[in-house]
Amino acid sequence: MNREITLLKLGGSVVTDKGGSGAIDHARLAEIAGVIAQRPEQRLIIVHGAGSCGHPEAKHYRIQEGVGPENRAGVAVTHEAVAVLNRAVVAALRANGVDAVGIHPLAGCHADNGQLICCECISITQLVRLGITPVLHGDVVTDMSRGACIISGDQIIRYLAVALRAGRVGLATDVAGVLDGGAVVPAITRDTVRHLSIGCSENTDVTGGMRGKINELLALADEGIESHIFHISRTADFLDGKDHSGTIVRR
Ligand SMILES: Nc1ncnc2c1ncn2[C@@H]1O[C@H](COP(=O)(O)OP(=O)(O)OP(=O)(O)O)[C@@H](O)[C@H]1O
Ligand SMILES: C=C(C)CCOP(=O)(O)O
Repeated sequence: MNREITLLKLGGSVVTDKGGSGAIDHARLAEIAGVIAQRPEQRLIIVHGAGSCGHPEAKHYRIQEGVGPENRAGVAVTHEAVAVLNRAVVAALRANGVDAVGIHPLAGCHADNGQLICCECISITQLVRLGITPVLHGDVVTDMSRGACIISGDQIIRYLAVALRAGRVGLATDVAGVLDGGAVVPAITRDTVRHLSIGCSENTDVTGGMRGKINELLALADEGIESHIFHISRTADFLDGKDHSGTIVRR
């Protein structure tokens, strides 16, 4: 049996209506939870994005420009928006029989100039050993130079993948992979990415959309860990180690 840790990011674009405001897609969550519940042998850590539960709040309070007395109210508002989504993700998993528990990065992670520099991992590893699925998320965290900042779920994925030497890293989103002229690019490296046009998200996104994701995953590839981007409907294929028709980011 493969006992390596698998990291799965559920994009905010698939667990919320990213164009809406705070709209959680409960039907989609139930579907994903069903797929995960059918694979109890996996040692899984889930990280989800914020979608419309956090990005609009972070933008409204200008969290990425730094936090001081004038906008500090945005820390609680933004965190609560994404914490509500986290509770919905955990509830969907638990309703399907997955022993999932929510973990808020605000409590155990710290950044400097927008970059995640430390994250409490001992408890996460121990939960996985117990057969429990930790569910983290992009969040507002304290920042040494900015007071506080937003770190994406993609940054957390990168950090955990390196810290825990994850065996497999997958990011499920609302597109089939990284697209070039409408077609999926099967593999990306630092060399080939220069020829591609990769943008942000069409919706409110303070963490850089697909461009931000690729930057994190290329940094992960530099550490020798490859990652997979695929459409949410191919999550079962990724978890089973089958072809997901998406993009592999590698060194
Ligand atoms: N070359 C590209 N290939 C694929 N998607 C792209 C490209 N350029 C820009 N995008 C946009 O990136 C979006 C996916 O990134 P996004 O950050 O929204 O994903 P997510 O991880 O699901 O969401 P979140 O960041 O809220 O967790 C796509 O919906 C698309 O609009
Ligand atoms: C906006 C917040 C709170 C987190 C952003 O995480 P992401 O959706 O993974 O980019």
